[in-house]
Amino acid sequence: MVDISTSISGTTLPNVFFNASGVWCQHEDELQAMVESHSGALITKSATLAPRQGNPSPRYLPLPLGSISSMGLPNEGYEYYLRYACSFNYSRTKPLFISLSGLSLGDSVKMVEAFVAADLPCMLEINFSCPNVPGKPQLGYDFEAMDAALATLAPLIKKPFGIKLPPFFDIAHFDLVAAVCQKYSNLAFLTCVNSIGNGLAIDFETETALIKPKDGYGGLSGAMILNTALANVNAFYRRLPDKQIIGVGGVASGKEAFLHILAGASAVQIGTQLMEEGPAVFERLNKELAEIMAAKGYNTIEDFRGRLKTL
Ligand SMILES: O=C1NC(=O)NC(C(=O)O)N1
Repeated sequence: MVDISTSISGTTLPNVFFNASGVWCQHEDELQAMVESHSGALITKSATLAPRQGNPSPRYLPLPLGSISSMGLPNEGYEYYLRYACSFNYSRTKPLFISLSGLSLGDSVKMVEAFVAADLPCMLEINFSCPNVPGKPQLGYDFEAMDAALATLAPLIKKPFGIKLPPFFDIAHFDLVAAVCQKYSNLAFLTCVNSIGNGLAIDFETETALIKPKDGYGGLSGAMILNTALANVNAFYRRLPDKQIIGVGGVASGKEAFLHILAGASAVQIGTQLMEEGPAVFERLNKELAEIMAAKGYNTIEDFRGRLKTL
C-alpha cells in the first residue's frame, strides 16, 4: 500500500493535495466542504484587512486549456478567517493554512500581528502575487519591496510560514528571488505558482473580451501553465534545499501531481480543476497518484520527490 502523506514544516498532511487559495475557501461552508473532502489540508481565501467585494463579473471563466480569472481579492476580511482559525478543530487529520494578502505592508503587519497574538497551529501563506487588484502592482515582481516586506514580516511571524509567489520566466529572477528568500530562516515554504498575470481571452464571434474586469485582463491558470509551474517548482527546489516547495499550476490528474513532486514539490495545490470538478476531485487525485506510484514502484513521496533527471 503506497503512502501519499507528506509534511510541511513538520506538520503532517495525510495526503499531498489541498486547495489553492482562492478556490472553495472564501466562506465557512466552502471550507467545511474542504474539511469533509479527501484533501490533505485546506487553505483560506487570501484575506485583506477589510472585506472586499472584488471585481465585477464575469470575472472567472474556464478556457479550453485552463481558465482566466480576475476576482480582485473578494474576501470576508481577515477577522472572519481569524475567527474561523480560532474555532477550527486542530485535532482533525488535516491542517489549516491561512492566506493573507495585505494591500499595503501596514495592512499585512496588522493581520500578521493578530494571527501571531492568537497563537494558533495554523500556518500562514503570505500572498505576494495577486495580479488582479486594479492599480496594485504585485509584490512578487518587485524584489526589493518583497525583501523589505519579508524583513518586517518574518521576525513578526517567528514560526515557520510560507509565501505565494508569481511565476518567474528568467533564470536571473529565480536566482534573485531565491537569494531574497534564503535570508529568512523561518520562511519555510514557497508556494509556486500563482496565476500567470494579465492574460487576455477574446470571443472570436463577438470580438469581445471574455471577462469584465480590467478590459478583460486576468490571471491564466490550469493546463496552459503546467510547464511554467513545473519550472518554478524545480528552480526553487534546486536553489533552496533548506526550504519546501508547494506546487500549484495545471494539476488535473495524478500524472501532473506526480510531475510536480518529481520536480521537487512537497505538497500540491489544486485550483482550476477544483473550481470545475468540486471537492470530489481530491478522492480521484489520491487514487490516481497512488496508482502511478504503485506502477512505478514508489512507496512514499520521498522515494521520488525532486528526483527529476536531466539529459
Ligand atoms: O492571488 C490571486 N491570484 C489570482 O489569480 N486571483 C486572485 C484574485 O484575483 O483574488 N488572487
